[in-house]
Amino acid sequence: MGRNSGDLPVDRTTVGSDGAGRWWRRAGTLVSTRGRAAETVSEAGPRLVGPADFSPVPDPIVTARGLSKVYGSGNTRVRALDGVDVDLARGELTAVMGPSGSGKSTLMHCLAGLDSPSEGSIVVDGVEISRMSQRQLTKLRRTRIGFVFQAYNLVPTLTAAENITLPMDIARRPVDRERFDTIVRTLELTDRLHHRPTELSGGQQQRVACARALIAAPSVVFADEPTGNLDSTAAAEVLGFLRTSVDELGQSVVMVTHEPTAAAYAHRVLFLADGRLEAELRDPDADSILDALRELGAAREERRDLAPAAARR
Ligand SMILES: Nc1ncnc2c1ncn2[C@@H]1O[C@H](COP(=O)(O)OP(=O)(O)OP(=O)(O)O)[C@@H](O)[C@H]1O
Repeated sequence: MGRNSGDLPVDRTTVGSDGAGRWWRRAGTLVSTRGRAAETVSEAGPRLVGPADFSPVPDPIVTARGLSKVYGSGNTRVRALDGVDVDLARGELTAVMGPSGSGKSTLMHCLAGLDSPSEGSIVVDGVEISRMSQRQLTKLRRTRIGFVFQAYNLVPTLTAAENITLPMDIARRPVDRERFDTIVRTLELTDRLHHRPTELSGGQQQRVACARALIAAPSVVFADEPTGNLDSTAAAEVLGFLRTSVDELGQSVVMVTHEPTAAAYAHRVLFLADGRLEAELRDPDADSILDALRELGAAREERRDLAPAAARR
């Protein structure tokens, strides 16, 4: 905290930088300082900060360093991730947001061992995974990682109970009955356990998928647009459960979402753009996330407008 000329407390919040100037949030409005002295006033509520000011994560469950992912070659070459450095906290719900094509799914797939990075390192719960063989990655995904996908991905011929215990059955591990009962009770699935997926609503199917992701007590659960197919009531139930799994079961969850109302369930929101981390927002609410999306979008527009001028110089 600094002081401005009016001696008000100053809360300077970096939201972006293009080398020509920095952007600051001022009473909810983004102000480009362009090398001028920053004019800032105090501000309450969640703070949007750039990567240089990310709050420290003392006990990360997932760490990525210098993470890049390039798809294709020649004319079809796409750099989906471009040098991402990030620590994701243990025992937190982290949301990842960003425009379409910004690299959210690629980041999640690399962190979850579903895809291999072109460069960089990834450590999940103390284990370096970026150079693992496919066989090792398969084992890692079975034992340490839970997944929730937008399309539920339940096995249609199995009952809800059988879908939930599937990861344990595949790994030939015994089901912890107490954990099973706790998860099923919390997700209000007790009277649906003998139904097949087609006999369940979308919300119930996604709650079964959440139970399946959590049954093996994985190090981390990755959820890719988990509420993308749900109405707002069913979405709130699933999101409430993901947050409860963190707060009450000590789970660590990483969720990609486009929805500010969904991201508001998170402890921390990370914003990606063009394969790079742009900013974070801690303890957000839906309004602060909407503000952040607007401000980051405006900053990107401004950067784009500046780019040709910079090239002419
Ligand atoms: N398998 C692939 N082959 C080639 N390019 C890919 C592949 N997967 C992703 N891409 C490209 O990488 C970039 C990032 O894609 P990604 O799916 O990670 O973005 P996203 O932020 O998840 O987008 P959305 O919100 O639309 O799902 C995009 O330009 C995309 O076209």
